[in-house]
Amino acid sequence: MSHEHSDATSQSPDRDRQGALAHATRSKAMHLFGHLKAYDYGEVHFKFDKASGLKAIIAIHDSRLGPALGGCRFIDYVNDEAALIDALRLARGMTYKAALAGLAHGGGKSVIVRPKERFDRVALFRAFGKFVDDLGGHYITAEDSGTGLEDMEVIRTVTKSVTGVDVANGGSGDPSPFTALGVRRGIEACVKFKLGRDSLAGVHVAVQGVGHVGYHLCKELHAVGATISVADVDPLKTERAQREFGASVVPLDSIFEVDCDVLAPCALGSALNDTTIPRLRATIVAGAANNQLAEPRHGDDLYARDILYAPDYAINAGGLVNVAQEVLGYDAKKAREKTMTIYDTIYEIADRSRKTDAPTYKIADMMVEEKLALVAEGRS
Ligand SMILES: NC(=O)c1ccc[n+]([C@@H]2O[C@H](COP(=O)([O-])OP(=O)(O)OC[C@H]3O[C@@H](n4cnc5c(N)ncnc54)[C@H](O)[C@@H]3O)[C@@H](O)[C@H]2O)c1
Repeated sequence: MSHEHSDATSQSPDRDRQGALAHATRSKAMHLFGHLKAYDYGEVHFKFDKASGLKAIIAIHDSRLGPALGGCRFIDYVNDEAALIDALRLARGMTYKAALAGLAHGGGKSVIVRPKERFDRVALFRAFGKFVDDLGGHYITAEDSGTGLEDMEVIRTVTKSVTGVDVANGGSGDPSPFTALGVRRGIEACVKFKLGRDSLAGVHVAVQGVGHVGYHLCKELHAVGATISVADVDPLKTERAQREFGASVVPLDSIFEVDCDVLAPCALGSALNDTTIPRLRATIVAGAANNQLAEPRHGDDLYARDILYAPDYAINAGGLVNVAQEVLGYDAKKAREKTMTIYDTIYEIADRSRKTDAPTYKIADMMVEEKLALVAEGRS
């Protein structure tokens, strides 16, 4: 009896511990799959490599159109959950961007949690490359925040499933000129649709942010005779745009109030929000920045004000088109031709928006969902 009792008492706390652990594990698992459900997944792969300290996540949102393509982020995350959510969110965006650009790719994204302790960058990226390779071509990686050409070159030593490698090794180089070309084509489509004009000559475009893409966009616009205003936190960049393209420089916050035809946000996300939208004088918003709408409802606000908004992931896909060409065997001419078709995509979005009386950001999503549904039915 005493033995039974002792058994019972020794088991009881153990059972409690296991129960608590099971509960915690269960609730974690619920949480994990809750995130996957919220983002419509898909599959997620995790890797911990003890030797290099690699902690990486590869999120594959959708691969119905082809292997998932998307960059690898290498940044600090407050915790693992934040890293997972970032990967899920970004990979989902890649599905939409690739599908709308007509690419035979699904959406993927990877994140490497930046180690807190000292680490060997080459060993870390080699381990990551092996992780990518283990997926057998199901996911193709590329540069993103915190990663660069050298990292892609390391990854290339262990897998073929990588893009953004050195031009000397068949890489596609800087994506920014292609992104800018696509934005220029998108602006042309908007100007044709909204203003009935076939050319950008004399059309006034206010460019917020003249970094990599903004600079090349100004170059494109200048070449076709547009009038340009620019704002950037870096005066050297605005001075360069002024010098090379005759751009007028305006104070940072005034860019939203420029009396122009087109506002082209090419800086950070959330440029279109409750504060900026009421101040807009442009009738078109078409730029390169990702996540331009602070919230989806801001797309409704623009629509209600009769401002034609070119959905960000539709107009800024030129860089992705260029990288996707690298997967096939890099050919700049083909990448350029494909990027030029962004005109048709943006025009179709504007047209359907008018015909169905729905904001453009919803039309773009709808067009992607239609494409994916066709593949699901085996009709594409
Ligand atoms: N590089 C690409 O090919 C590519 C592709 C798709 C989307 N995008 C998106 O386009 C945007 C620009 O990309 P990038 O590669 O040119 O980045 P970048 O960092 O080279 O340029 C951004 C520029 O914006 C400026 N800036 C920052 N805050 C500003 C503010 N408040 N007002 C005015 N200017 C400000 C910066 O000084 C910088 O010059 C980003 O949102 C990026 O995610 C880029």
